Amino acid sequence: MCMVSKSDNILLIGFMGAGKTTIARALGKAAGYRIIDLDALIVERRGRAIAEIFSSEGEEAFRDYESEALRSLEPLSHAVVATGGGIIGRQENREFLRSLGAVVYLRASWKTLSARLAASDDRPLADPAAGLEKARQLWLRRLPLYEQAEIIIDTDEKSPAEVARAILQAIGVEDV
Ligand SMILES: Nc1ncnc2c1ncn2[C@@H]1O[C@H](COP(=O)(O)OP(=O)(O)O)[C@@H](O)[C@H]1O
Ligand SMILES: O=C(O)C1=C[C@@H](OP(=O)(O)O)[C@@H](O)[C@H](O)C1
Ligand SMILES: [Mg+2]
Repeated sequence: MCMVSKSDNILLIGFMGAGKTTIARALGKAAGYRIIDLDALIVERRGRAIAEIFSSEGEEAFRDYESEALRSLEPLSHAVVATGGGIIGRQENREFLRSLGAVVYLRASWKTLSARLAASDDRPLADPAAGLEKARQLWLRRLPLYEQAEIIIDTDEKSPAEVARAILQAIGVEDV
């Protein structure tokens, strides 16, 4: 088991719709961690929605903002961070995440992910109006990168509270 002290950080990774934003909130509240959502931080700092950044500046600009937002978190303590699904695309980000604390991959099946993505229209790389095949290909390409995480939690059959509990158990923090 990987033992992480309570003062360390938890970094949530996984594909769009896996529950990173939701679980960060549940975990933060349950365990008293500071809750940080990188997408929300980018939106706040840029003053525009993610979809607007993609459409007016392009994906590379968004990736630069994302890497910048990640780096700006340091020093960080006792926090749970919800990343965006594409953060693992850059090796520098993967290394930086590892340096911050326990990297936790929220794993979900394509069935679960696609049902969630079909019900939302605010993700430029998973637009249900255009069909989700491109998103499925992206998911397949990213899987090996997500699987580099030190902790993997299967989430399909779990409620957000159950996922939060499973994370605490996996990192060796007493349930609270
Ligand atoms: N464990 C879960 N069980 C049921 N629904 C979930 C679970 N985790 C997330 N959801 C739902 O799935 C959708 C996507 O979750 P979200 O937290 O935005 O994912 P992400 O940040 O990984 O893209 C939301 O509607 C959320 O309520
Ligand atoms: O996977 C991706 O490339 C993205 C995931 C999104 O975050 P969520 O994973 O929280 O949906 C957001 O960062 C942006 O739309 C790009
Ligand atoms: Mg999110």
